[in-house]
This record gives sequence, structure tokens and C-alpha cells, in this order.
Amino acid sequence: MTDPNPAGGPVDALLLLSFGGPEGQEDVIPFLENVTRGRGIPRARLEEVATHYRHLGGRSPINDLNREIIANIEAELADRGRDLPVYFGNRNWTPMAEDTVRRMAADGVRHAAVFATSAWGGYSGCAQYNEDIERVRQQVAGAPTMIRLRQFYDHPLFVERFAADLRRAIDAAAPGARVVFTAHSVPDAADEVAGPPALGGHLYSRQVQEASRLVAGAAGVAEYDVVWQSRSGPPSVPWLEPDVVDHVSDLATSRGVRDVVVVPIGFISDHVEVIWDLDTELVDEVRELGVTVTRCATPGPSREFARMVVELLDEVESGTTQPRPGSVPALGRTRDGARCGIGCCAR
Ligand SMILES: CC1=C(CCC(=O)O)c2cc3nc(cc4[nH]c(cc5[nH]c(cc1n2)c(C)c5CCC(=O)O)c(CCC(=O)O)c4C)C(CCC(=O)O)=C3C
Ligand SMILES: [Fe+2]
Repeated sequence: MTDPNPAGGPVDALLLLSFGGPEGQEDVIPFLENVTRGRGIPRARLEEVATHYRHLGGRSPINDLNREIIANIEAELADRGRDLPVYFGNRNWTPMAEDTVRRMAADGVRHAAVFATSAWGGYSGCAQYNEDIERVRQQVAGAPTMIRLRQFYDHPLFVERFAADLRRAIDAAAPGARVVFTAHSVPDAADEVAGPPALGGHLYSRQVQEASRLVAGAAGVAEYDVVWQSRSGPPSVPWLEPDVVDHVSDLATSRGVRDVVVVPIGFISDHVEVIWDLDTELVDEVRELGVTVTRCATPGPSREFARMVVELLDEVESGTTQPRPGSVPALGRTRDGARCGIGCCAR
């Protein structure tokens, strides 16, 4: 078996591997078909999500945000006198990972590090990216070896940047506003098997809880809630709850809360789940209840975030791990798509 945590040695390129998003109205349906291929998402949900993308002009911000992250990483590397090419590839939309890796092979890249743009363990945040790496390496002759940077839910730079933005949001909101952390929901069954079984499951929700605790602590917030958003799948299938809209509505009706600060802890940047599901849907739904929502910024486009990526790259090349403040494991540093452990995220 591949050593799941190998000391990497020097790499000759970095690949930022992400989800991808449409960049025009005509891309919306083909993109959604790529995302949901074989995943049992009801057609009605697809139509609904398509309307969100259409309202945004058919363009997801995700690719531009990732290009911004790459530019910041390049600047951070240049500051360190390091001349390392940074490539961009996606699972669901152009630039597709297989095309990028083909170009990397043609450019002579032999050993690549891979930054997958999710902080989390679990199938959607981690294992599915390992599947992507495995598939792409099978598709591309002469593909480089690919070693991933680890999960970063508790990286001090990630936590500190979120905490600083949370302080700013609290200062902008009415005094005493309730702080609500939100992350992408997943099916209960997926969370149960998230991480290697030996660690007891629920790696995703445990990391989200722990990241929220660390950010709240760093921002001096004593009381807060952790909730979930953007569920899909048939209503008969249980997903992590409570939903953010239900929760904020409940705070308003049963506890008289009028002001909330929403922290999109589950998202590195202002993805569609943030600018639509929170800034549009949540805001509209709770306005009728007299609730004002102040939304905390996301850390992705910051220089701190780029510095974190370069520090994670240092860890890969040196085979070390910096001290971590979190008490939940951070996995994901595996080679060529290997899972983080036996039976990890088994579906
Ligand atoms: C945990 C998690 C993250 C966070 C970790 C990470 O960042 O990776 C995440 C991120 C994202 N999810 C995204 C988009 C979508 N996710 C979908 C569907 C699903 N997501 C799931 C989970 C997650 N998703 C799950 C369990 C499904 C059900 C189907 C399945 O099991 O796969 C669907 C299908 C329609 C729908 O059902 O909503 C879309 C369009 C985008 C891009 C947004 C943009 O364009 O800005 C991003 C960053
Ligand atoms: Fe998703």
C-alpha cells in the first residue's frame, strides 16, 4: 500500500485543484450535469440550482477567486525567492484537471504538490479529490506524481484570518448580535463514515465544530451556534441539521433575536453557496421576521491564505507538520490519490 503520509521531497510544480464553476449562461446546465453525474440529485433540485447560477449571469465567482488565490500564492513564492510554477485544474469545469495535468506532463513536471481547495475531511472535501487525482493520473500518460497538501481546518493562518474578519463583522453589526457559523451540509450517512473508521467517523462535522470553536475563541466570542446549509438530495434522505435558514428563523421567533453575524466557516471564498444561499436567500427569508444579517468575509483571497498554502507546501517537501491548535485530526497528505487510511470515507 502507498504510504499515506510520505515525506515528499522537493516538488517542481504546485497544482491548485478545485470544484470549477460555469463562466456563462450556456455553461450552466453542462456544468451541473458534470457535478451531478451519477449522484442521484433530483432533476427539480438541478433546475432550482440552475436558477441561482442564472441570476448571477450564468457565471460562478469560483474560478476567478481561485485565479486570485493563485496570483497571491505566486507573489508569496516570489517573496521567498522561489520560482515554482502554479497550475489550475478543476473537477467539473474548465480548466479541467485532466487537461491541466496533460500540460504539466508536457512541461516536464515530474513531482507535483496538489492544493485541493477544501479545508475539510470527508467525501466531498477530501476523498473525492483523491478520486480525481487517481483518475487523472490514469488518463494522462507520463503524469507527474501528485502529493496533496493536508486538510487545513485548524491552520493558525486560516483561523486567525477568519477571526479577524469575524471581529470586523461584529463591529459592523448591532451590539449583541448572535454569531452563527455555517458550513455545507452533507448526508448524515456520509458524515458517519467521514475519515478512517479507526478515528470514529464524523471527521467532517467534528472539524467544522472545532474550526468554529477556534475562530470564536480567537475572536473573543463566547456564545455561538454551528449550523448547516445548501442541502440537496431527496427530502427523505437525512442531511446534517439544523439548516441555517430554519435556525435563524427559529432564533427570531422563539428567542426574539434581531441581529445575526453569519460566518461561512465551511467555504474558503465567496462561492455561490455564500453569495446566493446566504447573501440572497437567507437575507430575504429572515428579513420578513425583522432579522438583519451581517455576513463575515471569507479568507481565500487574502495574503494570509496564500502564506498558509506555502507553509503547507513546506510541510509536504520537508515531511514535517507544524504544531496544530485543533484537537481533531487533519489528514489528506497522501500520494497519487491514496485514501487517508484504510476504509476512509467508505461509501
Ligand atoms: C461539503 C461540500 C463542500 C465544501 C467543501 C469544498 O469546498 O469542496 C462543497 C463545495 C461546493 N459545492 C459546489 C457546487 C455544488 N455542489 C453540489 C452538490 C453537493 N455538494 C456537496 C457537499 C459539498 N460541496 C454534496 C454532498 C452535494 C450533493 C451531491 C454530491 O454528493 O456530490 C452541486 C449540485 C447541485 C446541488 O445539489 O446543490 C453544486 C452545483 C461548489 C461550487 C460553487 C460555485 O460555483 O461557486 C463548491 C465550492
Ligand atoms: Fe457542493
